[in-house]
Amino acid sequence: MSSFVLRGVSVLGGAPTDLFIRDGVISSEAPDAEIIDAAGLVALPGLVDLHTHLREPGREDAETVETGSRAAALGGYTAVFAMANTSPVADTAGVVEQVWRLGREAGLVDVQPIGAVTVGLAGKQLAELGAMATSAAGVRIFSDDGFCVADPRLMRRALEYVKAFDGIIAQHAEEPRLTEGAQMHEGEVSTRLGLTGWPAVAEEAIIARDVLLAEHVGSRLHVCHVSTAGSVEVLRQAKARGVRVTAEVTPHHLLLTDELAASYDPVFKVNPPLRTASDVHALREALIEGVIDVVATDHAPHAVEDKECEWAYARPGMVGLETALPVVLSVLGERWELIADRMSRTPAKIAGLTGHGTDLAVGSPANLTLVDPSARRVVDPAELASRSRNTPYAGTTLPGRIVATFLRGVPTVLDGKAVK
Ligand SMILES: NC(=O)N[C@@H](CC(=O)O)C(=O)O
Repeated sequence: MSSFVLRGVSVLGGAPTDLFIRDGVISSEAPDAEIIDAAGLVALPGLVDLHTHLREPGREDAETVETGSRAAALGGYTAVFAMANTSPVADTAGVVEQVWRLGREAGLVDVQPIGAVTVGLAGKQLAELGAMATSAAGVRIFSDDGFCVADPRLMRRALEYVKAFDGIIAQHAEEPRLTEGAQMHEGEVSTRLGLTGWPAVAEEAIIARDVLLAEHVGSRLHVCHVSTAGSVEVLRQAKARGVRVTAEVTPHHLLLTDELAASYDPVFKVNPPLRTASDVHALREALIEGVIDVVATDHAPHAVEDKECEWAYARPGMVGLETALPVVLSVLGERWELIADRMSRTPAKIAGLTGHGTDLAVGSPANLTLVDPSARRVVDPAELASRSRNTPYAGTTLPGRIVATFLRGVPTVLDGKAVK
């Protein structure tokens, strides 16, 4: 196995130093190491994404475990959690093991499958949570993402069930009766455009219900893609009471607003929808404060025919793995400790994922990424490694370039290019 020395690197924004990688771990020395000139580059623990759609099995035309893993590595990630809304749905030990094995074969990031909460994401009957937990994939997080577990009794049962193995239910918070026919955020812009609205309260009502359920049964709830200022307030109160709840926000909800829907370009159609500038402001503050624990991409690749059509017929979702860190840098600035915490340390901790999100001390597994904060990049969809092109940032200049990524000491990205 090769050794590397990252010469003159700044670890988490600290003074320039040499970082040695040997036998897959951070080391105090590495004789005969390959030298990487890392002057001006910042080393972060490899990013960990709690919310990625890899589309395999079923929609390999939009993404595969391998292409999504490559996009992740290029974005600075060393671990991603793959959502269960595949076809077939990841609701059995067989499917989660398949995804897990495909991830190992690709060998670019650690792919951790998320299991479905209900059979077929249909919201009627609990899936085989225990069998997925004890499978080779060792599933800890369960989600019907794309759909809300709307039935409160089923949600309660799921929360109770996963307590046995310290599992987590990750909820897509959307009261379905309040979002029937919804096309975008319900507000001034939807009224102007004449599009059916997705009201903020549809998210907030489910989060409020679920924090009470989680508190009642003493279990762990994680809230996917929080998008409104009101949700932040519900979470703030729940956390103050000691409820075991964590939450994520996507890069796009930290940057973009519902005004973009006025273009009628379906690239801006996403679930939950882009909200108002005051929601964006509240989400940023909540992330800095820690009321929202982590940034998760909700990388949602879609084939051309599902996106390049009329707004009403387009699928919701945006690709995000390759632009997440640049977007977060543009929002937070070079607050490296905060970025490492919200994009690596805390997601790894929530998921109980060892070896990721470390402080890069001697002896830690060498899961890390090198960023050039001075570089600027104009996003070109044609250059994305993802099999899909539905980025909302085409033509936008974003700060920061991911120069290299290492997975257990093996480079997956060098000179900004995927190694394999
Ligand atoms: N986030 C999205 O807009 N889309 C997700 C599922 C979903 O949450 O609707 C997808 O799988 O495409």
